[in-house]
Amino acid sequence: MNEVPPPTPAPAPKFATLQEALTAHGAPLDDAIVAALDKYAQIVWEMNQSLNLTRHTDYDKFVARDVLDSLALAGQLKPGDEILDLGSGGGVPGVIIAILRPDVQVSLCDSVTKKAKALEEIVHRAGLSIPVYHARAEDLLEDFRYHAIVCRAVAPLKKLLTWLAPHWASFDQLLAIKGGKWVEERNEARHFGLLNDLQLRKEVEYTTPGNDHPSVVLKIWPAGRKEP
Ligand SMILES: C[S@@+](CC[C@H](N)C(=O)[O-])C[C@H]1O[C@@H](n2cnc3c(N)ncnc32)[C@H](O)[C@@H]1O
Repeated sequence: MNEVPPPTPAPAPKFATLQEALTAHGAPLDDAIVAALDKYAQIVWEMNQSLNLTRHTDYDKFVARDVLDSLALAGQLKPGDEILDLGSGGGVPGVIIAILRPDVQVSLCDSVTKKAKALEEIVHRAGLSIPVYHARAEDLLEDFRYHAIVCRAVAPLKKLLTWLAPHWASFDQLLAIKGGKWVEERNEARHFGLLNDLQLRKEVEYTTPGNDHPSVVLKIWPAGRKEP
């Protein structure tokens, strides 16, 4: 009878601590912030065993995929800003921004019940005070006003701008994290006239490990208004 080979052990994680991973990625942070981010990551990883919230399972990927994007967005916010994370999923970028920038008031929303419930649990277990709405962002904008809508990996610009078009009175700017295809997305939105009355500027460009193309933070605001 053939012998069954023993299972290959999982490779050891690249970094033993979150601070080590942050430092290796050029983004060391204060110990209190690192502790809060670590708590969030542990909660998401634990909940991920039964829910599909993230595909990362170690500090290296958490920093490379989620923290670097959230830091890029967080750098665009002013003290006191009230922001809505459109389509938070497992809490990126909203929960991470709330930890990085306690001077900013973050709200989260997700249109899918399972995701909104998971977000409520994450926020509760992480000891954070962040409103979570089980709703489409467009519907929330009927009742609430924000300085900025932030979002990552929710929809192409054409879709986002179509959803948000009737609601510009309810927010000052859209700050969207986009990957290498952002120029195509912008051109498509332009082609459909969705940028006719808006200004769009690439505010930040940065590279993340494992991605051939840089990521960007796009800032979009109404053309007739003072730049936020
Ligand atoms: C691919 S996930 C991305 C989650 C997270 N932003 C991230 O980057 O990891 C997109 C999420 O947006 C939610 N979503 C899509 N359209 C939405 C809308 N109009 N309002 C609120 N949530 C929405 C989906 O339910 C899903 O959880």
